[in-house]
Formats: sequence, structure tokens, C-alpha cells
Amino acid sequence: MSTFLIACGGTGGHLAPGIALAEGLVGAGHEACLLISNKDVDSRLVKSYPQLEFVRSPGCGMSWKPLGFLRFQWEQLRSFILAVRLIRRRKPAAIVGFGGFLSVGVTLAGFMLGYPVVLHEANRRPGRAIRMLSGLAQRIYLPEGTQLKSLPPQTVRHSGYPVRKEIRRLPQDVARQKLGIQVSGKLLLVFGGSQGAVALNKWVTENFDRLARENISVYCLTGLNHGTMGMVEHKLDDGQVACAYFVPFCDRMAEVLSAADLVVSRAGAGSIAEFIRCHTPSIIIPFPFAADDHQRANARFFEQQGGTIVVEQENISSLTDEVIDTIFNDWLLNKMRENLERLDRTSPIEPMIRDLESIAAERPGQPRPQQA
Ligand SMILES: CC(=O)N[C@H]1[C@@H](OP(=O)(O)OP(=O)(O)OC[C@H]2O[C@@H](n3ccc(=O)[nH]c3=O)[C@H](O)[C@@H]2O)O[C@H](CO)[C@@H](O)[C@@H]1O
Repeated sequence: MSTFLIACGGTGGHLAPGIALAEGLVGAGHEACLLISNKDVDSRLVKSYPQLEFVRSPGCGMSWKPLGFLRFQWEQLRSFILAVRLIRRRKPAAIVGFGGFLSVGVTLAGFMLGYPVVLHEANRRPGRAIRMLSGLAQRIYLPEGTQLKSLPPQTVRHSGYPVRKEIRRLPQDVARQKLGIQVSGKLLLVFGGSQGAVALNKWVTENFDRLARENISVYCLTGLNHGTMGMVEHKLDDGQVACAYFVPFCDRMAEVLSAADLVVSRAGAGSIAEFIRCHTPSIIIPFPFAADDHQRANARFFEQQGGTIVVEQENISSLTDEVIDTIFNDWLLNKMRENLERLDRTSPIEPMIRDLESIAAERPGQPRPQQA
């Protein structure tokens, strides 16, 4: 048995794959300690995993504004000191970083104390933290077809996004029943990633009447800081009712993804991996201000694989027509579902665990991995 330290907080997209890997490691008889941030989204997401061990670390996103930059450096220093203490106490077999500001302190501390460092990049354009830390890593997992310059080939493995084990497709009627959704028509999920998307929330408010007239109900995950729980009903002439549900955060992603006929979403790597796992067709509007435009790269690659339709944010005025055309086009929805099933054939978790076990075994005093 080995202990692994996993730095994965800051956004849902960084935290969820850390949870997925920790679940796999614990299932394989190891210990996992997850380093998360103090942000609300982390606190909310970890509530559903009381069986896992989480340690909160200082840290905040990078800013070039003078005060923001000073704060970033101060928080990194505090995070580094906490990481040194934690590593000395837990003596992990390896440190795994999922990118973002939270990976920096612990990765540097681990490297300086002589521990193996492993990094995982979820996006098709590697983020600043992963680019900066890649030279310290013994192993770096990148999405298929993505490269990072000047890394020795033995360091790189291509790997998908680890998805939490409870995220799996349920029959649509079961999912709707579990969520207490009683609409008879189509259901559209609107989902702006772990922090919500103001532009998508606004689109729902402005376009719900038109969608409702087509008997399309909406389940909108607004984000924790962008609204409160609520429901709006729209009675149709034939007596049927279409509803718009507004929910700030959801702990039951498998159910909402299975209940929906179609999702309108941002292009976070985690969102895309979960649409694939739950075989849910989507229309994706990449967040235009994401670092290095990585959401557009994620979305375009997914579209090339036949998993989604991309609408640029500047064309959001065409989104309502696009949704109505797509959600009633059974041929297109079935084609997308077939493509999603094809993309869902492999899980990266078991190969990552075997790889981490062999990295652990190369360290003196660590157990050798068992042969299959
Ligand atoms: C604006 C920005 O830069 N966003 C980035 C951030 O996205 P973001 O944090 O939005 O992440 P993703 O879309 O990758 O994943 C969101 C995760 O949060 C979970 N979730 C979300 C809402 C909710 O109510 N309940 C819930 O459980 C989802 O199930 C999923 O597991 O990290 C991702 C991974 O590096 C990047 O690809 C995104 O580009």
C-alpha cells in the first residue's frame, strides 16, 4: 500500500478528476490525500465524498495586477510551507498535480524534497501551471494528440480525463423520476461548468418562453454565485406544462445528464468527459476568455469526433433556433449518441493507477506493484 498526494482543487474541472483518481487508488488498496482550495466550489463538491481525505491549502489564481500578483505570491508561499509539512509527515509515494494554481506549491515542495512528481493536463492547450512545472515531472499525462515542447518522450503518456465513478448513464425515465422532474416534453440542461456561465443563464431567462411554447423544459445549473433555487412554469394551450428549473449547484450530475435530451454548455474538459460517459448530446459554446483559448480547442476537437455541435458565443442569437432544430431531430441525436458511445470505450483510471504503482515501486522502501 502506498500513499499518494493529489493536488486538484480550484475549479470543479481540476477537482473532479482528482476525486476520480483517489476513488480508484483507494479501491486498489492505497491511501490518497487530496489537497483542495478554500473556494466555495471545492467545499461544495467535496461534501459528497466523506470517505475521502481532503486537506485545504492556501492559494489563489494568478493576476498581473500589482496587488493580485503580490497576493498570489504570498498564497503560493503559504501553500508551499503547508505542502512541505504535509509531505514530511505523510511521505507519499508520489505527488500528482491536476494543474491550476493549487498544483504549484505542492509540486515544487515535492520535487525539492526528492519525491516523484506526476502531472495531468485535461485541456487540449496545456495550462500555465502544467507548462511551468512540466520540467520537474517524472510523468505527465496529456490528452491524445496534445504535445508539450522539449519533454523527453518517456515522460509523456496520453490519457483521457478520469471521470468519477458515480457518473454513468441511467435510463432517462429513472433519472427524471429521481430528480422529481415531471415534464412530458423535451428537457434541455444548461450548464456553464463548475462556476456557472452568466451568458448562458441570461440566454435561458430571455428565451424560456419560446422554448416552452415548443414544450421544451429547461434545467439550468446557474453556478453557486449566480442565483438561487427556483422554478418557473409555462402552461401550454393543450394543458401541458413546461418548466424552467434554476439550481445553483448539483450533486447528482449523472441524473441530470441522463434526464436531459440535450445539453447546452461550456467546453470544460470535465464537462465534455461527462457528456461522453453519460452519452448526452450537446451544443457547446466555448468560453471565449479561457486561457490560451483552450475551451475553443476542446470544443472543436470534440466536434470533429462527432460528439457535439459548436456555436460561438458571438453567435448566441442563433442558439434558440439551433436548440429547437437539434432537440427534435432524432436522427442527429441518435448519431451523436452513437459517437459518444464509441468515444466512451476506455477509462484512463486503471492505466494511471498501474503507472503510479510502478513509479512508487521505483522508490526505495516502496512495495512493488502486483503482476496482473
Ligand atoms: C472558465 C475555465 O477556464 N474553465 C475551466 C475549468 O472549468 P470547470 O471548472 O467549469 O470544469 P469542467 O467543465 O472541466 O468540469 C466541471 C466539473 O464540475 C462538476 N459540477 C459542475 C457543476 C455542478 O453543479 N455540479 C458539479 O458536480 C461537473 O460534473 C464536472 O465534473 O476547468 C476545466 C478543467 O481544467 C477547463 O477545461 C475549463 O476550461
